[in-house]
Amino acid sequence: MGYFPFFVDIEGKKCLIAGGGSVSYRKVCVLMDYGPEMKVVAPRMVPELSCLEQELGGRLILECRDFVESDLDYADFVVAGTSDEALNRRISQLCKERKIPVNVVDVQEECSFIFPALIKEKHITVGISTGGDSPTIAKYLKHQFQKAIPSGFGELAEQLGSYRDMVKEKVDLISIRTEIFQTMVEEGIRQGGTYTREQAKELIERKLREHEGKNHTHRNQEK
Ligand SMILES: C[C@@]1(CC(=O)O)C2=NC(=C\c3[nH]c(c(CCC(=O)O)c3CC(=O)O)Cc3[nH]c(c(CC(=O)O)c3CCC(=O)O)/C=C3\N/C(=C\2)[C@@H](CCC(=O)O)[C@]3(C)CC(=O)O)/[C@H]1CCC(=O)O
Ligand SMILES: NC(=O)c1ccc[n+]([C@@H]2O[C@H](COP(=O)([O-])OP(=O)(O)OC[C@H]3O[C@@H](n4cnc5c(N)ncnc54)[C@H](O)[C@@H]3O)[C@@H](O)[C@H]2O)c1
Repeated sequence: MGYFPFFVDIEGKKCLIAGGGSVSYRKVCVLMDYGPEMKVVAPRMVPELSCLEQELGGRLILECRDFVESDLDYADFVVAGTSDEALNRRISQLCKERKIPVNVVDVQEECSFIFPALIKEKHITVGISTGGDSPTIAKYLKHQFQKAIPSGFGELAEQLGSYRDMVKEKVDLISIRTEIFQTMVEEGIRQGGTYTREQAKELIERKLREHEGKNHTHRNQEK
């Protein structure tokens, strides 16, 4: 049936990661760009995790010990990536009982959420899943789609995002707003991924004038 891609805000949410090997390190690397607080619990950690702990300050905590059930009290969501399969299964069961979202790395039937292959350009995120059929296809498609996203697109999206309130404030009609946003994107792409606030202001004025002009003609024709 496939998996539905809810896009979830995990900034400031608490992620517990059981296991501190290369697989857990990979998960920490993809998650860290989305701002959660992470705690890794494992008797042995790969050195890369210790480096990241320094880099991320309090956002990544490493605890060198075995997983204990009370670790789940901390967690908004969990990644189980230990080398102990039975433990991973138990963590999955405990999470499901407590309704905590859980990913058991590479064991689909024990996951309540799975990881997609990810493209991230600032706030633009593309997540690709094959519903578990072929992670290799997900990875392949990621490389294809990466080529299709013009560089600087994340920057352009961020700029346009910062004009949204201004457009909503000045323009009441949704149909004109849509036209404005559409034009901003087209011109932003033409200008190589940038659109200034000045240009946005001019565009708003122009579109409002055009609309006013149309209404005027329309009213005259009715007379
Ligand atoms: C996308 C990605 C994200 C990530 O891991 O962050 C991801 N797997 C990736 C790579 C990858 N994983 C595996 C291979 C070896 C080739 C192969 O087996 O096909 C490769 C390819 C490689 O490494 O080149 C092995 C594997 N994976 C799973 C199983 C279990 C099974 O098949 O039952 C087995 C067999 C284990 C065994 O043999 O026992 C299961 C899952 N892997 C998922 C995600 C979820 C489904 C995603 C989807 O819907 O497509 C799911 C269900 C659960 C989860 O882990 O979340 C990441 C690409 C990252 C990137 O490059 O962007
Ligand atoms: N590395 C891969 O590419 C890969 C591919 C497919 C599947 N896997 C599977 O994913 C899992 C993790 O892989 P890895 O390469 O990170 O393994 P790893 O052996 O490097 O790391 C395993 C981690 O689990 C921790 N651990 C063991 N018992 C624990 C416990 N009781 N509580 C907390 N932590 C505990 C270890 O201290 C270690 O940090 C393994 O089950 C592996 O078979 C790995």
